[in-house]
Amino acid sequence: ITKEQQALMKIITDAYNRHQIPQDVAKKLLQDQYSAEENFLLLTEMATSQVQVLVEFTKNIPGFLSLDREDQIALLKGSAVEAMFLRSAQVFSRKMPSGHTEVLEERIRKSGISEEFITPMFNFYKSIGELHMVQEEQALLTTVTILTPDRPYVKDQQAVERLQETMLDVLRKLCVLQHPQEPQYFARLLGRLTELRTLSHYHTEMLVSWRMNDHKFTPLLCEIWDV
Ligand SMILES: Nc1ccc(C(=O)O[C@H]2C[C@H]3CC[C@@H]2C3)cc1
Repeated sequence: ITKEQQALMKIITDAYNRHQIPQDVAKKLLQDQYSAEENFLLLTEMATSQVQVLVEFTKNIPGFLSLDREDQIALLKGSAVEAMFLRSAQVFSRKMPSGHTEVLEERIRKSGISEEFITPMFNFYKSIGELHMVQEEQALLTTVTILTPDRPYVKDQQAVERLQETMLDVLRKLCVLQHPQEPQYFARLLGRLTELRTLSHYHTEMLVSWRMNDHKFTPLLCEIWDV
């Protein structure tokens, strides 16, 4: 890993750690009661704050703000679900004080999300947890997801591809350093991104079914997911 790659990794990891979910949202998970409506409202608040955190984090990705403005929006809208699931998987599998995880799992299960979506979601959380990613890998994997060139409406895909390749190069080297006994670790990480794309299809159905039952979203969620 070169000096500039180390600098790049530090910027991204610091930004990733700086923009965390506000503690008050995490605290509420334990307090409020357990009705399906209450759980849904909590998830709405959680998803909204995760999108806010995503936007702030993305602005700190070196080179992102020099992309075409409309492409920046297209990348954010195109990656929001995947970035959110990556972050909630990481929060879920590690950051949560013990006991919180069970409460959060219970609330998610009792919030009007259909069972067919719950299973793949928790399988994904488990598969991320099993990777035992270090925080630099988490931050870089999220960055690679955001910088996916073939999102809808991206005009200058080359520019995004160049940025993504830079990040992939750092991530690949980091994986070799962090997991010397597992040469295929980098490939496993990228395999998770494929699993993420499947989840985001389920997520769209989840949003539609919530909307059909007249559940309220926040303006930010409506805007980022065109609902
Ligand atoms: N009004 C909404 C409430 C929650 C979501 C959402 O994506 O929730 C995410 C947070 C975690 C639980 C379900 C997913 C992962 C979207 C719209």
